[in-house]
Amino acid sequence: MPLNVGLLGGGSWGTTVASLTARNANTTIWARNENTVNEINEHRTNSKYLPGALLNKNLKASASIEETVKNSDVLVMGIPSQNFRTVLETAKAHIRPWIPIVSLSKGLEMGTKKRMTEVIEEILPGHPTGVLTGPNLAKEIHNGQAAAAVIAMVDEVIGKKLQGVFNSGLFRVYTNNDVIGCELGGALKNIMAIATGMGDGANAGDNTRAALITRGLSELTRLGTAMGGRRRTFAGLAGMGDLVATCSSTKSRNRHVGFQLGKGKKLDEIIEEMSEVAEGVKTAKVVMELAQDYNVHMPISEEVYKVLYEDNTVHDAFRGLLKLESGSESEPG
Ligand SMILES: NC(=O)C1=CN([C@@H]2O[C@H](COP(=O)(O)OP(=O)(O)OC[C@H]3O[C@@H](n4cnc5c(N)ncnc54)[C@H](OP(=O)(O)O)[C@@H]3O)[C@@H](O)[C@H]2O)C=CC1
Ligand SMILES: O=C(CO)COP(=O)(O)O
Repeated sequence: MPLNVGLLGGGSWGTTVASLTARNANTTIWARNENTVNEINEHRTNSKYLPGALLNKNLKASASIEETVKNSDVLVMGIPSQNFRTVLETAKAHIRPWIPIVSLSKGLEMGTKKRMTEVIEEILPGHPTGVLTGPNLAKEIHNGQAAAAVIAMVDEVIGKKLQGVFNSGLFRVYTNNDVIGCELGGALKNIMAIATGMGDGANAGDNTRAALITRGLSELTRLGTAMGGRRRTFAGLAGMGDLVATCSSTKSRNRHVGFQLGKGKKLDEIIEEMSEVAEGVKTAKVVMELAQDYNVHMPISEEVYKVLYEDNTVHDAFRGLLKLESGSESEPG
């Protein structure tokens, strides 16, 4: 018997993942926008978020959270981090006991500083929680280009079962039991993508981008391991893999924010013109607090934060980084 998957969130990644799981499981996607629901059901498209993409014919959309969730054997959350809690609170009453809940989101909650699986555990204690993450730019997956991802669950038996739900043709899904590391890799790399975007926008060059990616990996590994993630995870798909994809792709929304900042645009203007989320903008605030809590040196994130929130220019940011003493690469982190 195929499983029933309920997916909340009709944006570019939620729709992409729903279209993938519809190959393996009965999948219903919920979107708050009725036009999106009707378009998916009637035309198999979601033109606002995935122009030109044709979705799997078995995918059903619903405008009712209750209908989407009440028979689900697996719940997948494709809602941006700052709205994740509200949507899950609304769904809570209809969720069956002990079903696994998987987050697709790559951000940290402002105010609580929590990862999304921590938010799930707070709202729905006792449910197995996990994350699907990795270098997965939605639009490439719709173009039929191969990609690899990670399903991270503490319970490896459930992780293996979910691997079969998400794994599909050119979308190759690996397992990992380091939920903390996988989740932090996805959230922290977005800030590095803003940094490389800033460099590219300001014509800093390929060497600069490579230096930012490499030192960025070191920086996010430092915080990630201090918070309980495993060092090895940050060298894998959820860490280095996603970092490289996001920092170098013109399809990344976070890199786009950085690129426009590098061109001299103001943050408000950039966000105003975007119709999709760039999680790194808000996660940068949370990361500054976490760096203090865990006493971890995060120079690239700090410079990005100052450009986003303290009126520093991109040139100030690069000057700030260049002023730092270059230490030894062989030191831990
Ligand atoms: N796009 C990608 O390539 C990837 C994205 N991710 C992560 O997935 C998560 C979701 O991103 P993505 O789908 O790309 O985001 P988008 O910006 O494309 O879409 C966001 C979706 O969330 C919905 N939404 C936002 N707030 C609410 C709310 N309060 N109630 C109900 N629905 C809400 C929006 O609805 P509406 O249209 O009505 O505003 C929209 O459907 C993010 O954390 C992102 O980092 C991870 C891997 C790849
Ligand atoms: O996480 C992503 C790719 O893995 C998507 O990155 P952006 O949110 O920057 O587009």
